[in-house]
Amino acid sequence: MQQITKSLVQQVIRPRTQESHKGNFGRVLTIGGNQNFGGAIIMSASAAVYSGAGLVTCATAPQNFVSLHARLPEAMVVDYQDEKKLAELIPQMDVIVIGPGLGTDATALAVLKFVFAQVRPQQNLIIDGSAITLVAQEKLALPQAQIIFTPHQMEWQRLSGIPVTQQTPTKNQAIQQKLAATVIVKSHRTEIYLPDSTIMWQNPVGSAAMATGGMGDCLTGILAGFLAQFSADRAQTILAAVYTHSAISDQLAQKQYVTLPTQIIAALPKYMAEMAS
Ligand SMILES: NC(=O)C1=CN([C@@H]2O[C@H](COP(=O)(O)OP(=O)(O)OC[C@H]3O[C@@H](n4cnc5c(N)ncnc54)[C@H](OP(=O)(O)O)[C@@H]3O)[C@@H](O)[C@H]2O)[C@@H](O)CC1
Ligand SMILES: Nc1ncnc2c1ncn2[C@@H]1O[C@H](COP(=O)(O)OP(=O)(O)O)[C@@H](O)[C@H]1O
Ligand SMILES: [Mg+2]
Repeated sequence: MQQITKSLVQQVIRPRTQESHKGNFGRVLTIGGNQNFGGAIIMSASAAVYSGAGLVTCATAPQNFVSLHARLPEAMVVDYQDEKKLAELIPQMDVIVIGPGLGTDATALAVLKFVFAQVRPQQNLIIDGSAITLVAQEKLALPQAQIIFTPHQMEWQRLSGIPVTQQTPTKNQAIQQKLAATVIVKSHRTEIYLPDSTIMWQNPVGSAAMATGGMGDCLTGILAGFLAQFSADRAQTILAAVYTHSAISDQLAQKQYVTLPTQIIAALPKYMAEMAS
């Protein structure tokens, strides 16, 4: 298993050309956040904005509109049940995140199925949280897209059928290859399985200071922001996002017992400037 390195991150996060504008840094759509889990999609959208995505739109339950606007005025917002608007928006996107706080009820399933029907083959589709659980439960066929699954170990058990205690790299990779997608199995030492590569990667950074609700939601936004804007090799960009999430926590954990997702989000611009210099 190969370890992700800081120098790989430094190759991905490059200084911006001075003539650039927001259109050069990609469009992201984050979809999720039911009436109980609004925080999850707010953190995902925030991480996309703070990691530098050019334009971020959040499709969520209307109950979250006010809090989302108050916390993150940079993001645009749309009702995730408004199929007409979603059908207009989806084709414009470079990266779509679906799942943080989506829930697993009938509304969630309808939103997920609609997005699967609309997504285009060249688009990045990050499938997280409840959306992974729904794909597994409902045995949904995957759409043609550049899919990245971000399961924690129990979500991976649901999707792969491999019990948490038996999730070895060899078994994980066999299922990942059947899925023909990127799979990021999150744990204390997160593992990344990439399509078109037999090399398995491990994230060497991060700690138990990250063991707090919303931490995976935050990762989805960093992945989206990185994929939206960086021109490095796609696999390297994904690995750099995973490393960055945990490396920021490690910096904060020098002085903090726990590192909150919102604190990692706030620290993204400074960490990225350090990497780009
Ligand atoms: N602020 C918000 O709005 C937040 C909203 N959120 C949203 O909630 C939705 C549900 O997501 P979820 O992860 O909370 O629940 P679920 O899928 O049932 O998994 C938990 C089960 O798995 C088990 N488990 C085993 N290994 C594990 C591991 N390595 N890491 C983690 N769990 C592990 C674990 O075991 P136990 O804790 O019992 O030991 C438990 O039995 C999802 O959409 C998410 O985005 C959250 O992000 C929180 C903040
Ligand atoms: N002990 C730990 N050491 C390192 N990283 C951790 C640890 N606990 C959690 N994490 C990281 O925090 C994130 C948790 O993701 P997830 O369980 O999906 O959270 P949530 O759904 O609450 O947002 C993952 O990126 C995981 O690697
Ligand atoms: Mg999660």
